[in-house]
Amino acid sequence: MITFSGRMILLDIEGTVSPLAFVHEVMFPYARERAGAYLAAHWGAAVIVQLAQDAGVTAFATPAETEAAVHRLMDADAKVSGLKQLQGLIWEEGFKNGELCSSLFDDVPTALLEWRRMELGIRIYSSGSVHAQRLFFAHTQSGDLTVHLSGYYDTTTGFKKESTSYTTIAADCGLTPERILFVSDVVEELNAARNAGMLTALAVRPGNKPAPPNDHPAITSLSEIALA
Ligand SMILES: CSCCC(=O)C(=O)COP(=O)(O)O
Ligand SMILES: [Mg+2]
Repeated sequence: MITFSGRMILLDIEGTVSPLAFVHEVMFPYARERAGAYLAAHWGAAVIVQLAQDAGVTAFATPAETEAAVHRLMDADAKVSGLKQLQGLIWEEGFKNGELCSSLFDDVPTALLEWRRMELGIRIYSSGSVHAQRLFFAHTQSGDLTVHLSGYYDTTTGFKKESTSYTTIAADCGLTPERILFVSDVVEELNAARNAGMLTALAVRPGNKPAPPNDHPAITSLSEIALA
């Protein structure tokens, strides 16, 4: 159990509120299988310019070449903005037609409800695009949870392993970093947040990779965050 007396909780998605397996075995394959068709149907869209930047090339000549680059970026689990934008655009269709429904750990909906009742701010910081994050929380097994959330950040704010990203987020929240608790399953992200002055908690969830040695307080459920 950890005690928090600040004003804002900043949550990671994969490995913190949602099982790693859901993101890697359902969401990522869904986008991968449909990337080729999406690129062919939206050839010339702005996201293709961003994908070229992610892949380190000036431009792509064909949808097939772009698809191959997308698959390479996905194989590397690259947390880059163009790929994340593309995935969000493809997931949009799946969430809207009911093929995708977000899987959350059981404690998450209750914690969001309770924290909002206590007038605590709740924001998300994930590598998934803000568009994807909104869709993700609007289509969960517990219904639309976006009502609980007051902000979303993705890699366009900065990379999650860089402390300047957390400084920027705190400024955007209008809070000093010490009043924000960041919860994530990735120790490098927690280190970066703490270097920026935020409080931290390590999410230890079924299916997560074992964390390297660290001194972040560990929780196995969001219910272990006690509000002072
Ligand atoms: C909107 S859910 C998809 C999350 C995602 O694309 C991803 O890469 C997971 O990264 P996170 O920062 O949430 O661990
Ligand atoms: Mg994570």
